[in-house]
Amino acid sequence: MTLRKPNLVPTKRLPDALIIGVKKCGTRALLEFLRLHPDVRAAGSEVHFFDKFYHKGFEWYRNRMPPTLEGQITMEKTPSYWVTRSAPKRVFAMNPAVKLLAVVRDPVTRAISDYTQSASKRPSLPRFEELALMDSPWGSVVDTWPPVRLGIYARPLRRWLRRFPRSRILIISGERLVVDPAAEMTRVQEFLNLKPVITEKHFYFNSTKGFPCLLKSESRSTPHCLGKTKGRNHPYIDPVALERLREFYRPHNERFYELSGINFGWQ
Ligand SMILES: Nc1ncnc2c1ncn2[C@@H]1O[C@H](COP(=O)(O)OS(=O)(=O)O)[C@@H](OP(=O)(O)O)[C@H]1O
Repeated sequence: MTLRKPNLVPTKRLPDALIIGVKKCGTRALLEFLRLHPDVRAAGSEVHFFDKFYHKGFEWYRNRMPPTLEGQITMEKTPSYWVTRSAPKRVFAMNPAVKLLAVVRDPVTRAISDYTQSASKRPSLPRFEELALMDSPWGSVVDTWPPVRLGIYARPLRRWLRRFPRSRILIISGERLVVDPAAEMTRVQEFLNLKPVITEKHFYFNSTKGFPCLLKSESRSTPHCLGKTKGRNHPYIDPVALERLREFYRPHNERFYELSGINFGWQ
């Protein structure tokens, strides 16, 4: 009888789990939190394989991954996979048993976050209200404007559910990831069949940043917050415009709650 030796040489492997979206909902925070786990190894930057670089092939993709030991999970996050029409089919072709994680957030706040990011690169950008709504006094919502369109979560979820069972997709609340990161990470670790290593001991609320930050080292004495591009100050938005957007999203949110089986309670 020959005993199979455990593989002790770190090897690059295709991902076992993917954070597929949604842009500006907390995907970086989720990945950084997961990286605290000794059994998780993740590509540092977004790989964009299933949207931009699919033609390069799976070997190229595998080479972008960090080396792992047997038993460790390989991951990456690219939020644009969520809305890439061909991504579900391509991800399924890589591994039909892959686990998928999606972070969602109130689509109104998400749209403002998306806009704030663009405005930080282009200070001459018109006001949010002018881009999100038809002529004043704030008429109908411009649902073709990407920051608005991306908040219609039901459509992409339906596409992913055509390829993957609901049980293979974990939908995480971006709001809860801020308010109670440890509780949300318990769900994530369960979903990934990981030992519950990440706990409330790893987090502290940094009141200057206004977000939870990490205590990383063994002694947990080294605090670490996400960079300046995460947790930007949002501009003031006219309350009438906000209400228009809320009305617009209401039926879309209802469809998303039905499809996901979770009521996120966005107003
Ligand atoms: N712990 C912690 N620290 C900082 N920021 C946090 C955290 N948890 C969630 N968030 C929220 O993450 C938002 C950015 O989302 P993403 O990382 O998905 O953005 S991106 O799509 O990768 O650009 C970012 O959006 P903005 O607040 O608009 O900057 C944050 O609200």
